[in-house]
Amino acid sequence: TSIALEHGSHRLGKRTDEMMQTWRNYGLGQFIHWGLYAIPGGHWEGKYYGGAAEWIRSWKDMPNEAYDELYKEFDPQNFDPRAWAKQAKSLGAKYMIITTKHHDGFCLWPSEYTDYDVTNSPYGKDIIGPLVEAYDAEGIDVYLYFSVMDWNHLGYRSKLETEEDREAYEGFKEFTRNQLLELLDLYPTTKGLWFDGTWDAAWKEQAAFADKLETEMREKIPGLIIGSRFRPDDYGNRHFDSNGDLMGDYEQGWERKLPETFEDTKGNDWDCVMTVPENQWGYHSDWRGHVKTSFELIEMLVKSVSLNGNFVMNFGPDGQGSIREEETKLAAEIGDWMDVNHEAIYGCGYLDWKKQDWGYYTKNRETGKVYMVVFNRPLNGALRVKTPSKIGLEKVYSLKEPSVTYEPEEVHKDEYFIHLKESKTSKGPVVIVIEPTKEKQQEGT
Ligand SMILES: C[C@@H]1N[C@@H](c2cn(-c3ccccc3)nn2)[C@H](O)[C@@H]1O
Repeated sequence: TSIALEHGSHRLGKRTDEMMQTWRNYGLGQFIHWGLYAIPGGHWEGKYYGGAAEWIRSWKDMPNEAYDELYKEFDPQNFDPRAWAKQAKSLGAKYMIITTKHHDGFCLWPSEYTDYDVTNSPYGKDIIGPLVEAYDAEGIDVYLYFSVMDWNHLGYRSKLETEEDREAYEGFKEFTRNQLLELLDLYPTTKGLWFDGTWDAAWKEQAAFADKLETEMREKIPGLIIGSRFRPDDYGNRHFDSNGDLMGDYEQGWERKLPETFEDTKGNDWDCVMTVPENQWGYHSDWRGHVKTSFELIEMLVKSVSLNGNFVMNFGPDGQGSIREEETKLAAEIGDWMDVNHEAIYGCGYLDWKKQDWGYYTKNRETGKVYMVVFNRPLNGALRVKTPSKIGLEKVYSLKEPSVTYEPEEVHKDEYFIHLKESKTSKGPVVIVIEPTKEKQQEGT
């Protein structure tokens, strides 16, 4: 029996409209975390901050007042939105998510509702507008990241304990609604909102308010895409309501982690947002610990697509508005691989053939073509493929050299070996294409 909810999930199953289909077919996105935190870049008064750079305000060694003054230094003379968009194009990103306001409350757009925004910095101009324009011009859809949690706003509360808290929070809720409707008015080509900072107890009491606001936003831009991280249900549950049904249009639970199996995804749409270092979203000038290679990031991308998800790789531009060289190098390496193999990513998703050790299957939703993305080449080069019965492997070739065809060797019923011919030196994974044919149903079999 299900629990009666007024503000739970409002839709069972996936959205099937055009805008959601477009979202579902992106495969690869670019996250951009940019703001005042890029100025200190993980250091303060010569001390190294070991946390996430965009959280430096919460560091005991950095006084809040000192952080809150940083807007007086924001003057990114190297900011070149067209260069960022061009780089994203060569990376092969189909959408981009930009931080309009992170937890610190500093707004990268000229907001009517606060003075804590770019217009009051030395830079003095809108950042979001030129980015939207530049990315739209490259044919890359723009989504707006918005943190509900706002350390700068006097009405913000993480929990509501006193009558004063509740009064102050009402003002904060109105401010939040005003800013969101303002963003949709200023940037009407945005395709969706990526919410963050919604885990506070105070926010989890706002089921009715959030539900009404989400409806208002969807009315303002029909088809707007909003994930599971925005609103709480009647009992404060997020991502999945008290009946276990998905809130919003896709699951936003995969932050710096990936599902392992299709069951982990519960059959929903989802995205994975991923940092290049272990845990830095905003610019940190001294990356420590493991920094992912393009090979690892491509594997995460392919794994995401193979499980019906989108993979969103994070970039953290520095305080002057430059993309750092490590990210530029990764964008080029991943872009080179995507130039050859994007057919296995764009418009592709889960294929229910039995997962094998050599890598991942993706299937093109339109053509039905099957892609074997090979990360672990068997020492004997023999890739095992188990197909459902009655599927023939007539046409098999590699995306890198389509003219080189493969003759699958049937070793058991519906089980084949495909003997790799690819040179061992290929930098990224090899992609083998199977154009499966439905064998004629033999009578009586
Ligand atoms: C998308 C990412 N979400 C923000 C975040 C993550 N977290 C967090 C806080 C406690 C536990 C786990 C995650 N807090 N803020 C990061 O700052 C970045 O914006």
